[in-house]
Amino acid sequence: MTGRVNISNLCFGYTGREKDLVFSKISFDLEQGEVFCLLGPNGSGKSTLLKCMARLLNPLEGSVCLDGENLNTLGAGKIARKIGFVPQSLVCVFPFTVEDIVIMGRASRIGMISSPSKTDRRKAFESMERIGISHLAKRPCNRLSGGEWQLVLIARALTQSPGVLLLDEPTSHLDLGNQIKILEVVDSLAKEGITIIMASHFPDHAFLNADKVGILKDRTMIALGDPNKVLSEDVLEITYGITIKIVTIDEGINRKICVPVLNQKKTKQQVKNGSIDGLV
Ligand SMILES: Nc1ncnc2c1ncn2[C@@H]1O[C@H](COP(=O)(O)OP(=O)(O)OP(=O)(O)O)[C@@H](O)[C@H]1O
Repeated sequence: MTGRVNISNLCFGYTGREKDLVFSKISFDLEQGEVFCLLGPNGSGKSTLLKCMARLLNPLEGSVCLDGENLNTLGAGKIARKIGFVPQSLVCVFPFTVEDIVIMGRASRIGMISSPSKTDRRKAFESMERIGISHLAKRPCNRLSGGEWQLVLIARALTQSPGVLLLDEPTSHLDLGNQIKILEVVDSLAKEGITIIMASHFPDHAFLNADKVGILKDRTMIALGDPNKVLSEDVLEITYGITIKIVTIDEGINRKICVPVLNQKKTKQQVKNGSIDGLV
């Protein structure tokens, strides 16, 4: 398994009607171990695109290929062994323990009538350690905070040992320390060769650790490529409809950060005037 991803002309709508398409003609390629940051305003289709990539939704057109294999040709078990998916939210009404939930990440590798093996339990324990939640192992999952639950879902996906990991806003419920911890885990997983696709509301995340960024808006990928080349102040303004300054922090950090500016909205005409670098 190499974790190579090829998305070609992907098109999806919940009703199947042309006028209701969430997106169409989405194409991009990722090499093994690349981190792709998916940005876009609320409702632009980021979660929907991730669900199409995980085959939880069937694209109307186009293909998702992993390591050259079209997901259409693979069964659910094989897809689950290749792709880990951490959804934005998931409700669990039954009080499984955290340990049980994390071991469920091994489901595609455990036989229908078998119990988890020593390896399955060790993998689950290692994931909990890595995410820093082993102290929650015996806690019922319906008695967790939103952030703790998010960490459990990430640990569950790691236990799967996937080649590709899809993360839908993985830091949305986390305190600053845990946000950075998860971004560091993303970084180290990518270095181990896992390909990561991460939806986010923070363009800073693209500067922090993404090899590629894509901006989904108006049913299409309006920008795609190296964050340092693609993410300009104009592109961010078109994306979010507000003024955002990009500032470079030196002092040993040497990284760009995004600073929203209050009450400085440009008119649409001002934005339209002149061509904008970075837009597809
Ligand atoms: N199950 C569904 N049935 C019908 N429409 C849906 C469904 N889920 C989402 N949508 C619609 O599809 C569009 C894209 O939603 P999606 O959740 O993918 O956006 P998003 O970019 O992830 O949004 P956010 O940033 O707010 O999480 C929205 O218009 C949404 O209302």
